Amino acid sequence: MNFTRTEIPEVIICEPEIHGDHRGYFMESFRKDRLEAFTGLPLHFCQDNESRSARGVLRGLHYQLPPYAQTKLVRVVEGCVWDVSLDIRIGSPTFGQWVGIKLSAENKKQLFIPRGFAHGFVVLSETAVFSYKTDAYYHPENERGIRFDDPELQINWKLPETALTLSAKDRKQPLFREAEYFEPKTALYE
Ligand SMILES: Cc1cn([C@H]2C[C@H](O)[C@@H](COP(=O)(O)OP(=O)(O)O[C@H]3O[C@H](C)C(=O)[C@H](O)[C@H]3O)O2)c(=O)[nH]c1=O
Repeated sequence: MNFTRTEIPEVIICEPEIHGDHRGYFMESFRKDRLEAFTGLPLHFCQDNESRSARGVLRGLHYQLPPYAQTKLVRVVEGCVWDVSLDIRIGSPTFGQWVGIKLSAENKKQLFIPRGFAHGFVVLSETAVFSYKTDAYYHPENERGIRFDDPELQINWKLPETALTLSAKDRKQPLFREAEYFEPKTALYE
């Protein structure tokens, strides 16, 4: 597994080693020990999620507030998405900054997104199956969101607005300035 820090250093690209042969390929898609060694964080993923979406579907930006803040390890097992993480940790040198990356079944790249980030993706292929781990269970009462098209954030979603499909909930998320952020230390790992 190869790890590469993005422009927001706590958001990390994870690239598994692919073992190809005449039958196809094998890869270790997750290794707790190696991810903990690289991040220096104790990881306790407890929930796996999967969603399937058509081209233009945009899910996000979402996060859960402490004590149910979620670390996410995300990947695409079918198709291709543009994945965006937004830093909402008060005091972070990259507070309010976002990082985007193309994740696909072809490039097999995964993204490690720690607590303190809002997350979303848009589907670029005909369909995409998005699969990810979280280290806190779903608590809808602690779920929050930020508007995908907040002009202050200038997030590039790669597709024209007219091509996007969102849930009613995501169409009316609060603007970045109205959102609830992560206080220092609340995104820490015990
Ligand atoms: C997140 C979640 C949802 N649900 C139920 C609630 C709804 O009945 C249905 C769809 O939920 P939602 O519209 O919130 O799903 P997404 O828009 O894909 O939400 C995800 O979108 C972005 C990409 C994220 O990073 C989050 O993990 C997550 O918020 O699944 C559950 O039962 N468990 C869950 O953990």
